[in-house]
Amino acid sequence: MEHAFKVDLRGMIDLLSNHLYSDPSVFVRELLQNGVDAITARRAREGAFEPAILARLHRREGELPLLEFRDNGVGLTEAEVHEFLATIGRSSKRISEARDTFLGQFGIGLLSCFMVSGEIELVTRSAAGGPPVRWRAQADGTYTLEVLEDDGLDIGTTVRLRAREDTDFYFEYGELRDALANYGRILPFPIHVTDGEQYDHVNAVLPPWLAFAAGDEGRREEVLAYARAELNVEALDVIPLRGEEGGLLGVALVLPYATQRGSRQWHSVYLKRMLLGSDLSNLLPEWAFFVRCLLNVERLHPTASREAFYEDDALKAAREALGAQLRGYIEGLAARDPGRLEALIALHHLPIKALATEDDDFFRLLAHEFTFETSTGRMKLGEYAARFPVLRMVTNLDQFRQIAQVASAYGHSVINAVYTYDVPLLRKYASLFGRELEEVDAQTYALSLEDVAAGGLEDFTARANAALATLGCEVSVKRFEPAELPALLIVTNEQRLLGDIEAAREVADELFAEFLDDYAAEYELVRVARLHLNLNHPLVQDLLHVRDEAVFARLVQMLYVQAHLLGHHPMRSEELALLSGGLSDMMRWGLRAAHLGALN
Ligand SMILES: Nc1ncnc2c1ncn2[C@@H]1O[C@H](COP(=O)(O)OP(=O)(O)OP(=O)(O)O)[C@@H](O)[C@H]1O
Repeated sequence: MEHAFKVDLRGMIDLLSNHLYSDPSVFVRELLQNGVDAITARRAREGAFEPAILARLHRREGELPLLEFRDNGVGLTEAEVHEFLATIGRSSKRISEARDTFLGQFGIGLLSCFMVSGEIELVTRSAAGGPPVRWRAQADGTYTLEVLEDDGLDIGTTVRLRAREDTDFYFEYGELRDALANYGRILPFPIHVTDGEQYDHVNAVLPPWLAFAAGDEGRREEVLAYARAELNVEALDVIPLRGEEGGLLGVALVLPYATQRGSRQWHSVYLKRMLLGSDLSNLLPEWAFFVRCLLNVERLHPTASREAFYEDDALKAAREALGAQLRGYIEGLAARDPGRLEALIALHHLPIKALATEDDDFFRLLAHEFTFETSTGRMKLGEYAARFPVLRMVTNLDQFRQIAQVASAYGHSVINAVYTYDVPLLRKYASLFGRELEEVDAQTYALSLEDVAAGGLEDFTARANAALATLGCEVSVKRFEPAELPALLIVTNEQRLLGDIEAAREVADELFAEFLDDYAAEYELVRVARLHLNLNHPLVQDLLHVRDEAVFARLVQMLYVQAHLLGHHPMRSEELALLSGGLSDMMRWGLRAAHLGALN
């Protein structure tokens, strides 16, 4: 046996009116939408006429406020009231041939009025003829319908809502005016509001971005001024957005501050010129977080709450079209205004890089533009790749500093890849553009320096090692470029850590010092740092001939300290003591030499 569903009307109305929409103020939107649709329907039927929408507030002492919302649209006959108004889920618009021209389609919007009022009263007169009727609906799902005297009432519909104690707020003049302006700012029919004393035509002036988007590019400054005054956005630029897909028309304002990826962006999205909402992030590609959009769409499908779009093919196509235009803007910048593009990337670099690591197309677009610090200066990746066949990266800042000193002398340039996303970006670059990527570290890099044949230098090396014995540093003699660099100190990560621990130990209290000692013990085995003396340097060549052991030791120690400083290694107390002792000796020797010179 077949049974029909039963519907608990009270529950249904409660569900639709109180739980579908996120905010009671949407009743203004639903009223406005019905008024606009009714005018559209009357136009289709009669041709041109003077459309009008008026919201009139009555606020009297001792009474709850009353709103009368009037449109001079197509109206409803008695039969249509039963069929469309009083049948939940039935909409005249969905069954109309011109359904695409209407804003509504679900047949539930009017129920949102129950969020702010216990009763909906609607007086209407149809353009199709017949007497006017009054429909009064209660939130418990009952209604009455009364046929009125034909006393010359104009064609159109008036909805009357009386506020409840708790919804008074939505019936304040300023509140109502702002809500109407918010939803109806770009609607093509005049919308008026009054409370008897105050009066506003809320959409008297069209915002300039519409005309700009439609091709009037001369209004760019006006759009920027509008963004500043109305949206509080000091936009860096404005990008027109147009597209057949969905019938898109609007602008993207380039934000002047860095945004977090994934952070919700506020956009104003209008559907058939009526504001749909501001949290419509699914209309834009995920990476479009650096813009704020003002956008009208004609042919996308809203959800029943009208607070989002359906995720369908039309939305996908529109999103792609918008993405293509934002990409186009970035490409255009790269070609005609690289300075601006650089500033854009610098401002939004973290989210842009984050996205580039995941999205190959976006990466391709910007790959050559990413700027890195290299041992040959700050450089765009594209420029680096054009100059150096192998991408050499260092992932540790200390190592970068050590290698940077010698790399360029060998015609190399190393990329400082120590910041977030650097390594994945370089990997992607290498794989997408077929380049060799090599991770270098200071130790292996030092191995490539040319070893000097040990013959005859063992004694020299042993004496130099003795001079640095207390410092945990071994000496080797090599030849390398640049010849102006007398010595290169290479310290591995563990050794650096040990250095840091020792530096901390010197200022630590007893308990903490003990802890640091234990910690340091684990690294005892790798204590040796390496000082590479450069035999290409005249000073090192002269050093081979110094016989005075005290002078020899001092000179080696000073080379060590100098290499320490050049490599940006932290100075421990040992190095500081060497520096000060060494300087005193140098001064003493200098003075003595000067003195001897004077005597001669
Ligand atoms: N101001 C009006 N003038 C003429 N007809 C109206 C008016 N308001 C409502 N109606 C009729 O009542 C029906 C139901 O309206 P309701 O607002 O509940 O839903 P809808 O506008 O059809 O769809 P949606 O739920 O998407 O808003 C409409 O389809 C229309 O036929």
